[in-house]
Amino acid sequence: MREVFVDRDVLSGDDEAELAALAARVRELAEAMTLTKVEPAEAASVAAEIAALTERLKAARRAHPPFGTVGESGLDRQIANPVTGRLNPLAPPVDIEVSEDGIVRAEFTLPAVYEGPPTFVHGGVSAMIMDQALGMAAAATGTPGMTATLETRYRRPTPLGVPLTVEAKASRVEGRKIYADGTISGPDGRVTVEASAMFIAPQSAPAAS
Ligand SMILES: CCCCCCCCCC(=O)SCCNC(=O)CCNC(=O)[C@H](O)C(C)(C)COP(=O)(O)OP(=O)(O)OC[C@H]1O[C@@H](n2cnc3c(N)ncnc32)[C@H](O)[C@@H]1OP(=O)(O)O
Repeated sequence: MREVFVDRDVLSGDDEAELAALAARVRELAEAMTLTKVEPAEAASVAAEIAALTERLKAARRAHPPFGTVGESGLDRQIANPVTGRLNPLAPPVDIEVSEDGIVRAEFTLPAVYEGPPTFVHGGVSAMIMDQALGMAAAATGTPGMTATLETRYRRPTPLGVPLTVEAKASRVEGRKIYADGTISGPDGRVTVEASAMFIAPQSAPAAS
């Protein structure tokens, strides 16, 4: 299945910007849908309009999500990634930066669509964000890998709707194994989630099945 990695459309800046703007509108739609109090008849009417819009997009469907042009770090090509991808309406998105010393950092805010316990972030969502941040920290060593283990320690509830910070850094590389640690913190600076992961650099491009 190597072709799933090489046979991708690579978008120009303009194409990417327009699709990112569309994804942002779909994110707003999801949030509005989650919180709406409209009556059933109005919900049905809106559903019919959205179905028509979905058909318009499906009229020009790709086999796989596109890639962006290679960025400075080479880490930001997956523009439809579910954590960082500006083209993925399921992504918050978390705009992760990697510093020259390998520290991964992002500030982000999670709206109500990510609710787990009332008013707090779903633990699986926190784990997904940690997986991405830790994976990028691992890749910053020069040896990107697949997540082999991911341990999350939920120290206190992570609040929705306020600025959060994710930070991660690789601690060591042992052969094909890369170890990384990170945290999510609330606006008061207190850590809500700690995570540690081990990534393994595949010997060849991973198969999809
Ligand atoms: C590039 C931009 C940044 C991208 C960021 C991405 C972040 C998101 C990353 C992901 O979410 S990846 C998706 C979730 N992970 C997976 O789907 C991984 C599925 N598993 C695999 O593909 C393979 O099992 C794996 C590549 C992890 C390892 O397969 P290998 O065939 O290379 O391992 P091998 O059997 O040769 O074992 C090598 C060593 O690793 C150890 N090992 C393998 N899998 C392990 C595991 N799961 N846990 C602990 N140890 C493991 C194994 O015991 C052995 O240890 P020793 O060398 O000490 O003997």
